[in-house]
Formats: sequence, structure tokens, C-alpha cells
Amino acid sequence: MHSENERALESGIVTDLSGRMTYGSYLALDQLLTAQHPVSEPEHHDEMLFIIQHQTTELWLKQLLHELSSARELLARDDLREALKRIARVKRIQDVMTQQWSVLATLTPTEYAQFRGALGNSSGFQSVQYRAVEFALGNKNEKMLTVFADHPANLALLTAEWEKPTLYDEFLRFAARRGLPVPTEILDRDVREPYRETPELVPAIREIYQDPSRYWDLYEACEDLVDLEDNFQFWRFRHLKTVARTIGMKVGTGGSSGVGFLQRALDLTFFPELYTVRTEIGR
Ligand code: HEM
Ligand SMILES: N[C@@H](CC(=O)c1ccccc1NC=O)C(=O)O
Repeated sequence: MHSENERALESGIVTDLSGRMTYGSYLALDQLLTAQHPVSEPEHHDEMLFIIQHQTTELWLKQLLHELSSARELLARDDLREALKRIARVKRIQDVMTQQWSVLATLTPTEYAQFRGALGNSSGFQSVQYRAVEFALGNKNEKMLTVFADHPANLALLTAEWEKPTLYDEFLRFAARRGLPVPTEILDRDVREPYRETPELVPAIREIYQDPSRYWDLYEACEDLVDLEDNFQFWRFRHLKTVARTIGMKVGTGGSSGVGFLQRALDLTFFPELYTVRTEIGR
């Protein structure tokens, strides 16, 4: 059929692109594709993968922040349906981020050890976008700001996030406007503090779970938030497991104990009452 095994270009295809917007110019590919700078000498083959894995994750983190900020604003404007649309996308992005660990898992401890020394004290712990996502979801920690003291733009980004209500704060304010008994101590809380479990909130959540058809959109929203937290924990878990298989129990380049430090993040929760209510359902 196609004996030459070559596709003819159609006459309408634009090939003279001078002075026009192009794929590369629109996407700033000259910058994006020249931003990989291996530091190992001689250059280690696997360092490129290490860089690309982090850079792609940072791009997705940027998109997560974009969606989470928008979800929060939509909730503040009482537009729960649109906010849930944003969260649906967040969940899909988290799936990709978690799946992506399997690529880095092809990096053996032997290979990584050959360029780890070149990384100095750099560490994912210093990811400002990761920290901003954690803040947006309620895991606020003022001490984390000190890590960015050397970088005014990052410090400004994270400080702004630290001062904003979390996604859960906005959801609970919305629920209160819908007439649910959200305690005022939550509505008036200092949003720069980590979100802490408030037992007095559980009855409001229980009301939603006991009568789904009455509160269908809120019910759906609660389950979406639980999905989001689950997904976040899956990402943390895959990170932990990748770290364990790559550096074992070595201390981290960022100065932490390594696996033990990452393990303790798995005990954190963004939406505690959404889990507590599960113990009470059907009682
Ligand atoms: C072989 C690959 C990796 C190893 C061995 C590793 C190791 C570690 C270690 C030991 C820590 C604790 C902080 C420290 O003392 O350095 C850490 C934190 C962190 N890493 Fe990685 N990591 C790897 C890949 C990645 C990738 C691909 C990302 C994606 C951006 C990432 C993001 C993070 C983040 C966000 C933290 C802070 C976690 C928290 O505060 O709970 N890491 N990593
Ligand atoms: N903390 C890692 C180093 C590391 O993974 C890393 C180094 C530079 C930039 C990002 C990194 N990723 C996650 O921590 C280690 O201790 O080997």
C-alpha cells in the first residue's frame, strides 16, 4: 500500500514560520529544554533522569497550586460545583505524579551513589511548590519559611500561602453558610496554624453522612477531599519506598534522618474529621 513508507506532507501545512507563533516559542521550549544541567563530573548517564523526574514533578506541582487556589476561590464564591471540577483534575494529576515514581525506581542504589555526592545539601525538602501545596491543604508549619530565607521570591510565595485559608477552611466556611453547625473556633481560627482536629466539628460532618440525599453536593465534596488526601499519602508512600530502595537508612542530603523523617509525614492528616466520622457512621 505505502511502498515508500513515508507520509506526504499536505500542501496546506505551514512550513514558513518566520514571524509567526510556533510550537516552540509558545511553549518557551528554548528555555525549558536547556534547563537540565547535570553537575556530576564526568557526567553520569542517570543524572538526566534524576533531573527530569524532579522537573516534571515541579511542573505538575505548579498545576496543582493553580487548581487548588482556584478551587478555594470558587468555594469562597459559593460555587461548589466548579470547585469540585478543579478537585477532580487535582486527583488525576496526583495519579500521574504517583505513577511517575516507577520511572525513578529504575535508578539503582549503585547508580545513584555515583552522583549523589555532587548534589551537596540540595534536597526535595527545599521544594517551595511542594511546601505551598502542603500549606494549601492544611499542613502549615511556620518553621518551613526559614528554609527560603535566601530566596526572596520563594519566601514571598510561601509566606502568602501560609497566610491564606486552606482548602478545608474554605470548605468548612462554605458548609457553615449552608447552615451546618461548624464551630466558630474553626471559622475564626488563625489560618497560619496547622489545622488541628476539632471534635466539635464531627456532628456537622456526621449530619452530611447520615443524610446524603439532603446534602448531596457536600457529601460528594467530603469524599473528594478524602480521595485527595488518600492520593497525597500514596505519593508520600511511593517517595518513601523509592528513597528506601535507593539510599536505605542513610541520612538525607537535606540533613534529616532520611526514611524515618519521611515516615513521620505519613502520620499527618489534612482533614481529620472526615476520617473520624467514619468510626461513628451506622452507630
Ligand atoms: C532517588 C531519589 C530520591 C531520594 C533518595 C530522596 C530522598 C529524600 C530524603 C532523604 C528526604 C528527606 C530530607 C533530606 O534530609 O534530604 C527527601 C525529602 C523530600 N523529597 Fe526526596 N528523594 C528522592 C526523589 C525525590 C523526587 C523525585 C522528588 C520530587 C520532587 C522529591 C521530593 C521531595 C520532597 C518534596 C521532600 C520533602 C518531604 C517532606 O517534607 O515530607 N524527592 N527526599
Ligand atoms: N535528599 C536526597 C537527594 C535528593 O533526592 C534530591 C537532591 C536534589 C534535588 C532534589 C532531590 N530530591 C528529593 O529529595 C538524598 O538524600 O539522597
